[in-house]
Amino acid sequence: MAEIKTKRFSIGYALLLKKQKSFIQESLVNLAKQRGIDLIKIDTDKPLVDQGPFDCVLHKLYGEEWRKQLQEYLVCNPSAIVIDFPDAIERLHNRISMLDVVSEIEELKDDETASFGVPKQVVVYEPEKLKDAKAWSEGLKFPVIAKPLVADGSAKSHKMLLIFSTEGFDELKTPTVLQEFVNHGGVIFKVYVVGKYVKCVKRKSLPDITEEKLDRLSGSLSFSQISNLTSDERNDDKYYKMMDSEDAAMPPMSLITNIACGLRKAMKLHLFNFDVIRDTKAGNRYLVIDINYFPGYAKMPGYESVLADFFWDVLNKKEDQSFNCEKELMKLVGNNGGCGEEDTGSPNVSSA
Ligand SMILES: Nc1ncnc2c1ncn2[C@@H]1O[C@H](COP(=O)(O)OP(=O)(O)OP(=O)(O)O)[C@@H](O)[C@H]1O
Ligand SMILES: O=P(O)(O)O[C@H]1[C@H](OP(=O)(O)O)[C@@H](OP(=O)(O)O)[C@@H](O)[C@@H](O)[C@@H]1OP(=O)(O)O
Ligand SMILES: [Mg+2]
Ligand SMILES: [Mg+2]
Repeated sequence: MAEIKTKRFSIGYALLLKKQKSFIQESLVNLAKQRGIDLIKIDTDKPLVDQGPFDCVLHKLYGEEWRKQLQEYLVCNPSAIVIDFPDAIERLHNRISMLDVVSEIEELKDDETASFGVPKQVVVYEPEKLKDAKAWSEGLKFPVIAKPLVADGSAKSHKMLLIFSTEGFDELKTPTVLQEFVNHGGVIFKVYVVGKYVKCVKRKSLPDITEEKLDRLSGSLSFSQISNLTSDERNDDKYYKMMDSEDAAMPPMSLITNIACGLRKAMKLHLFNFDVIRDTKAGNRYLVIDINYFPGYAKMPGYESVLADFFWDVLNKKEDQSFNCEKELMKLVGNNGGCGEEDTGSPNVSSA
């Protein structure tokens, strides 16, 4: 009997060691393999064009050098797919452009049961401006959270200051984003997006700060990656009190799916998560406070099958085709990239 050969696909991944450890688990590798997909580590010490060929490149690396390597790779491998395009990821490296995209999907706001937006925020570039409260404080009330403008994945970019009074600005470094702290019942919702798949989970967050508490507080308090800490670590924190968040109601799934879908299309990204809080004062108002590229999916229940399904859809062209538009762009930009061969003109390259 003739053997039926099914096509195998390969995905090259370029991830920092920390990400490789959390994401590339044996369970994911095996499940992908069963679906005919081999996950292969890219050696970042060697040129990307000399490796593969891969049907798809999955990555969370930044910088001009890496962008060039991806461009060159696409020039040499026109049918390859890159998840995701560096220019699209780039807007998430700045906490202003990151949240600007939420206003770009405003037309989705008309959910009858709930509304969404972002907290009030300003960006301050000059340290002198911090002394002059008027220069930035328009419309902002204490407490505020100071977040580094740059969100590039470095430990520094996760260092936040909760500021209760003007003295709190003394230790602050610019450029910084000052964002109004919104009481939200100590619960944050993390929404993981993998292509068209959306999963919302609950995490513990900073506790509410009542007016009375604020009267007794001054200066600032620093913290980092609160929603990523283990409960033991949180118990040790002198500020953080354990609260029972088990009972907190989930946001309406229709709203969450709407935002996720809107963001995915507006940002042209397929792998990201966003943090949402529910404004305690408004009840049915939800605020997006953070968007992260290629987050910690391994923390998502059943992440292996979600990711394996996504890879299969991408490789079998079942996912939306915006990758391809981006590829056209990259090819046009990178046409002079050169891969040691004469460009014979791929049928996929747009002549426009
Ligand atoms: N405007 C806000 N009001 C109330 N709490 C907030 C606000 N912004 C941030 N927080 C709290 O601070 C935490 C860290 O903020 P944010 O998510 O912006 O930082 P991050 O370092 O980018 O986080 P991540 O680890 O998810 O990338 C949030 O998880 C939430 O608990
Ligand atoms: O550390 P984890 O794998 O859990 O993932 C975290 C991820 O770290 P990594 O990409 O360096 O691994 C962070 O990315 P950078 O901003 O630092 O680039 C950010 O996306 C967090 O939000 C993720 O946690 P989650 O939001 O999913 O809880
Ligand atoms: Mg966050
Ligand atoms: Mg973040």
